[in-house]
Amino acid sequence: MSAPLLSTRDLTVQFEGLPVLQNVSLDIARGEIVTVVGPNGSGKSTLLKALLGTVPPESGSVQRAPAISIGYVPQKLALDASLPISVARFLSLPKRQSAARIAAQLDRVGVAGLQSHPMQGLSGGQFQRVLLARALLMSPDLLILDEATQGLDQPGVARFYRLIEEVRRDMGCAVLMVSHDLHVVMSASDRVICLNGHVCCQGTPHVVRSAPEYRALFGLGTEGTLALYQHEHDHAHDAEGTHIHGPDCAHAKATLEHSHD
Ligand SMILES: Nc1ncnc2c1ncn2[C@@H]1O[C@H](COP(=O)(O)OP(=O)(O)OP(=O)(O)O)[C@@H](O)[C@H]1O
Repeated sequence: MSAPLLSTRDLTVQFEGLPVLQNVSLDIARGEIVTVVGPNGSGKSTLLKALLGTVPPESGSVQRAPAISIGYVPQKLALDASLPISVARFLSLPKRQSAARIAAQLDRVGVAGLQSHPMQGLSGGQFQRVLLARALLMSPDLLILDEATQGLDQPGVARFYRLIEEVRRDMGCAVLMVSHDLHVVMSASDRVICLNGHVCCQGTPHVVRSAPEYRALFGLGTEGTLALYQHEHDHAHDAEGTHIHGPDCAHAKATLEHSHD
């Protein structure tokens, strides 16, 4: 097997003396799609920042493949409303890009022809696709997406997931995406990692094909892009969310599982 693109070993990150990530070990292989799920405040964005090298670990390590190119789509990006900037200019920062490359990536992400549009005038969905185009201009080995489907309705999520699948197929990049939706994930995920300060559990998503109750839950038109992730914890958490090893996993499962009725 080839060396992973990116790995962490016993990664621990603290803010003001409080641990946010504890002993997180994971590997991302070339071409793999990994979804990290976790409740709000569970350390998902912090994990991504540690992987990108913008947050230093307290202990443990992050290893990146030599010369790895990472494309990052942030959760939020605040642009100064008083300084209008066109889509083409935005995509040429910080590195100048040719008009042909910009046109090709805008076309790929489904917003062809927006070059001269002001960034401040884009809809939420268009803005997010332009952020994706910017990440793809890096020709990434690894595409990192932080809550990229936030604010989209379910058909919008399904369309976005289909786009990510196409990007992976065409560019061959690995994809790491984080989501605070604990249960509904991209069905093309090779692996789902559940994070709550530490790695709670990991596994493959359960692709739901025919059960009518799941179809009702996912709605029509998602074309199999969404799947459920079944949590299989081997430990519980106390009221503060602290990790307790032991046989009593029922509580953790109960708090993480939805009922589908
Ligand atoms: N720069 C910082 N300084 C101090 N505390 C921070 C900092 N960044 C994050 N935290 C804290 O670390 C914890 C984890 O935050 P993080 O943003 O990584 O969680 P998350 O899982 O991405 O949450 P969400 O789903 O709400 O985006 C939170 O309690 C947050 O307040």
